[in-house]
Amino acid sequence: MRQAINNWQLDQKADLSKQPKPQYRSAFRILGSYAKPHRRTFGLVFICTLIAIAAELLQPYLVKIVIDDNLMAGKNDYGGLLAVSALYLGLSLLALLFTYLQNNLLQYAGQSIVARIRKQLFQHITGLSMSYFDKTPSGSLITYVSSDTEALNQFFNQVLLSILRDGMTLLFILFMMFQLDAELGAYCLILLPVIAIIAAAFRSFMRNTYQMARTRLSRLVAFVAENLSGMNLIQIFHQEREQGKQFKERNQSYFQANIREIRTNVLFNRSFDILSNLSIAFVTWIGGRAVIGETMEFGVLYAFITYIRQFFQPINTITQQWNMLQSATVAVNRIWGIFDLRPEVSDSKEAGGGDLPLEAVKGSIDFNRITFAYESGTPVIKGLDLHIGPGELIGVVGTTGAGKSSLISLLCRFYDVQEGSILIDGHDIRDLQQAKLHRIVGLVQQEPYLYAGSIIDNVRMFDLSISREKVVEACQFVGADMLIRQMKDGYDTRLSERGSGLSAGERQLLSFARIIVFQPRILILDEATANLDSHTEQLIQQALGVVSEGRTTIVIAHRLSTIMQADRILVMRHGEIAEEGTHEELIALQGYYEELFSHSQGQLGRTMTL
Ligand SMILES: Nc1ncnc2c1ncn2[C@@H]1O[C@H](COP(=O)(O)OP(=O)(O)OP(=O)(O)O)[C@@H](O)[C@H]1O
Repeated sequence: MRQAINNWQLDQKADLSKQPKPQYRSAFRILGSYAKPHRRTFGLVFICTLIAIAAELLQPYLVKIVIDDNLMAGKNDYGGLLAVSALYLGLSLLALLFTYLQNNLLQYAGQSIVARIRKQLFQHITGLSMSYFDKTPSGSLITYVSSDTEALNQFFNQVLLSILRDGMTLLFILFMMFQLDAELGAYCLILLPVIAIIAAAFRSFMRNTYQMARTRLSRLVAFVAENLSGMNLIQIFHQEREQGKQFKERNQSYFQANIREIRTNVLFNRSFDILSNLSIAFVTWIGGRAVIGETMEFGVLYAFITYIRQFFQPINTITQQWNMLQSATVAVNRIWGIFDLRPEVSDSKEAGGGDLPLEAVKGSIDFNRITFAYESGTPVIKGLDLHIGPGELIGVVGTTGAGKSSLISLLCRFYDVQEGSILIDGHDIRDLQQAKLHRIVGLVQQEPYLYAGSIIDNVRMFDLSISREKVVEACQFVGADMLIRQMKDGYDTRLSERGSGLSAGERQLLSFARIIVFQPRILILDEATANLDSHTEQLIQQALGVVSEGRTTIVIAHRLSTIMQADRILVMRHGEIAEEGTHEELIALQGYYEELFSHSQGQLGRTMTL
């Protein structure tokens, strides 16, 4: 929950309106390297486009031949007419076939590239250190993985297609115009600077409206994502109305940006239509006079007018793609900004731990005068010195914010210490491969995370090398077997995301079974029994008694009853160990622990009286 609120606050602070400047060269170089393996496909796409465009643009020329060489020449050749009509139809079918092929090939290559980038991005993000997730709003991460890769998708779907197809169409039309009548073609060339001026004038306006719409959409998505993850908080604090109001504001501002974008587009399209009609009128006037003066054939004028009609469409489409090209470039730059991030915690080159085979781990832990701060200057753990023997059961208690969970995060190497070192069996954990470390140290947290999938897969964490029998055994061990068997599909019952169909206690039982399956040498329970009812807690306590046998176990608990049997209890305060000893020793000490204990006894008494 704290993470959700943290993310929500970060999202609020994040200035989404600040769009990075697109860097076209690097973006194209990157996309080029991804496109390289598909160069044969792109070659085929080029050939298909060429054939499709040629087939399409030869059609007006065929009509010109019929008009000038048959009808106007007074031949009235029915056979010739039929042959040209058949050829016209044939060209249409050819254009259709090759457009289809071109589209499919380009989509296939484009989609493969985007799917590859999306997969690599997700893998890269999951490999980043916890400190990155502390600082990055989850809304931004969703944007990277969904919207930015979607922008790349559109690049291949629309931008590249348009540049290829419309660019080639434009060149082909110009060629045909000059073939038909060089003088009239030259007149039409005068139009190009006018078109360029209009397009340039609209470009920055369209870019602004487009970016505004995108920014507002990102805000809306981030807002919805955070609201969904913190829904229970919203309902508990009856914030539905307030959140609804905020949503309405964001929704309205996105609506307005969309309307503005649509208006700009309509204005741009209509300007082009006017320019197109003006050109047709101009060509009709000049060409018509030439036809009357018999310096031009009628068919040439017909073909010319048809080409000039088709001339504006590709220019319009290419200009429209500008925004998409820009946002794809920004997306590529942003995605590669993430790829450039190196995890703060990473396996060192020498990391191997080959000399620490899993089976030989005894489980001693040494925290050697460690200091750690999430934000430099404000250490949450200060010069802590703690040595835990193999197989010891350690209980950790302390005030809220004392640094208990941080200590565990350091042992799991979610973060690295700034001073001192942490050793397992004498090996600095920074010299161990993280994968190995996480097989040695097993962590059960207060909020167990379950994935969308079957119960069996959740317990064995999708590791198919772990047999069904082993999973069932682990579930029997923690007392979850009965419960699972009562479910509709037993062990194959599918859980929804985060296991939301189960109670907190049931989710916790499954996460206990998960830990048992993986048999870590060091077991950590961070407030793991806080959500359980007393019956389930008893089940877990019994299981824990057996699991912790011969295994180093650290139990963080607010409820003292959970850790009273520990070999040693640590009392933490302000990032330091304030008291240390067995339950009896600490009671005799008459310190903070004794105070906590008397308090809990008092509460127990009161509960019993009630
Ligand atoms: N990701 C984080 N980024 C910045 N500060 C953090 C982060 N996590 C914890 N802290 C801060 O570090 C300090 C120690 O937190 P920690 O969670 O270790 O305490 P704790 O003893 O486990 O508390 P609790 O019993 O409430 O779980 C607190 O002041 C907390 O606000």
